[in-house]
Amino acid sequence: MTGQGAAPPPLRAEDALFLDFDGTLAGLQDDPDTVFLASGMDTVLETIGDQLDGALAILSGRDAGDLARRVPGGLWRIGNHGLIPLAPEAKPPEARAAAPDAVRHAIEKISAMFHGTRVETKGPVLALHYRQAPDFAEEIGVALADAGLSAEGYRIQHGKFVFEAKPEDANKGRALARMMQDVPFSGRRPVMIGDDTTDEDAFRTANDLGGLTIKVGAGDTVAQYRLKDVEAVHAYLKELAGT
Ligand SMILES: O=P(O)(O)OC[C@H]1O[C@H](O[C@H]2O[C@H](CO)[C@@H](O)[C@H](O)[C@H]2O)[C@H](O)[C@@H](O)[C@@H]1O
Repeated sequence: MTGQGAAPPPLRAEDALFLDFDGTLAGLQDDPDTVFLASGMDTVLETIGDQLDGALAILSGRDAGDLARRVPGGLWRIGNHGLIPLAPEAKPPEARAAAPDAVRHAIEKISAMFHGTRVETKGPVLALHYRQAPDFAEEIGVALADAGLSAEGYRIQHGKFVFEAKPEDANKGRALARMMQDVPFSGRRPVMIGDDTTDEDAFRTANDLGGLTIKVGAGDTVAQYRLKDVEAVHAYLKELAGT
């Protein structure tokens, strides 16, 4: 049975697997710099990648260079909510587009209004983190909605203790659709595992493509199946890898 709480079935050899990083492969922490894969998970991911003939990608909101420091270089790594795909062994670009000045100034001004928040710059994507100032969530959301960023082609996406200002194309659903058009992903069934709002975009696309979608943790979702937490994701992947 598919449904909001059902455990996912095992993958098939002809699947294409897309994995979110924070909150899915690694637990959330106060400081994003301290988050790494648990011991042994790099081998698990590489093994599954081989089983799927390379059709495994880490699909993350992190900057591609940041992501590349945290997951095996032999895998596909797609950073910046899908804007920057890195093929196996590819190096992150040294330069990438920046957000328009108007967007940057607006986000920095709003962050300065709320003590404890900070801005993370990821090329054209800007994240306003408020994990250290959770009581301001609603006010920050209102300030961002009033900032007129849509005039710059930007939209705000609310994630876990973070508001992300993203151009239209920074979207995991679009990224998944693009990846599914080329080898080694094309012709396979997409499988997406993720925990946050940005992953819901990828769930929608994977569902539309006849894929399998797995939400990690509690909360509303369009995903068909659910795993309880990061540990359950690890157990699921280890079983697939046979380790
Ligand atoms: O798409 P993901 O791989 O899940 O990345 C989403 C965001 O992850 C990071 O922020 C989140 O994780 C942090 C570390 O656990 C946590 O402190 C923060 O509150 C979370 O929002 C990362 O910093 C962002 O750039 C990513 O977009």
